[in-house]
Amino acid sequence: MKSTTEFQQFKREQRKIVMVTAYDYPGARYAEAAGADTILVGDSLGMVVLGYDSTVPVTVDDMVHHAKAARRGAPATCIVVDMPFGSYHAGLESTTRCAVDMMQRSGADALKVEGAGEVIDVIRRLTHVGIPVVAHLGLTPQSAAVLGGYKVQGRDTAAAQQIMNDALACEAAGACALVLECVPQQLATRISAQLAIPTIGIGAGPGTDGQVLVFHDLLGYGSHRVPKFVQQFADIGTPLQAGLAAYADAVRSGAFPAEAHTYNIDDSVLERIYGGIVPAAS
Ligand SMILES: Nc1nc(=O)c2c([nH]1)NC[C@@H]1CN(c3ccc(C(=O)N[C@@H](CCC(=O)O)C(=O)O)cc3)CN21
Ligand SMILES: CC(C)C(=O)C(=O)O
Ligand SMILES: [Mg+2]
Repeated sequence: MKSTTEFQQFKREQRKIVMVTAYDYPGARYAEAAGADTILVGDSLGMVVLGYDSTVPVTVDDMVHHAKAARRGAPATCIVVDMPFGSYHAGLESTTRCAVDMMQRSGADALKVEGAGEVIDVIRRLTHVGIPVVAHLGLTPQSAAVLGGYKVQGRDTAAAQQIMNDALACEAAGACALVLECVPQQLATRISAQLAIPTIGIGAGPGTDGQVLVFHDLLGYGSHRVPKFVQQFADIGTPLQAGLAAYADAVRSGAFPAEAHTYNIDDSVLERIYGGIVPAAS
């Protein structure tokens, strides 16, 4: 899909929304060619691409840098970009400026923000400005230090009720879709039934209106620990490692480069320069 207005269309037609993260030109090209409905340039790039152990160090410039590359790779796909840690909490003025800057520089179709509470005002304001906003509830990784780690959310009555109320508030504030991360499937299914906007689950079971997974997790790319909710649909890490090892072997043995990878000069030219003999290094 090209625009976030199609999110609702998909839900009405009960077509599952396929979202996948991508962080660069080739990744986004593969995602678009595979027919993903939408691409998320997630701040998870801090972990799977940049090697940090959380999403906290990721900056607005990091997000814009990767989103621009993803946009070039997927010109015809709706791209959602995460607003990174701290970039939407310093007041509505500063948040608006930051979001406008991200939209103008990155080529994003929508921005995603985590949480409810004061973030409800952010969703309302940005939507009013003309920026489609995807909400994100349940496990909100930018708050992992407050939540006590990457843990399933909404397991007890009060927490489940809170997430349901927050979801309704996100919709009322104008969110165009809602990511539900690491919540019990029964809660995710119930929220999906209550909302008119589509839900996109990650670790939220089969009852959401769509699914999202991290590119590197589903392809076995990288050596990071993978959460329980991930299915690995391919293992690109093994052939990738083997390819690099084969290259190293070939260089060391002299098997690479072969004649086919090599440029030659005409014999007559060689004759004129060197008298036909390449001089030994002095
Ligand atoms: N590679 C990667 N994949 C992701 O899905 C992802 C990121 N990074 N970084 C940002 C957030 C963090 N995420 C995570 C990371 C770990 C767990 C995890 O290990 N969860 C436990 C659940 C523990 C419990 O039962 O409460 C698990 O065993 O899956 C969950 C979500 C999801 N996002
Ligand atoms: C896990 C998804 C929903 C995300 O926010 C990310 O990739 O950053
Ligand atoms: Mg994220």
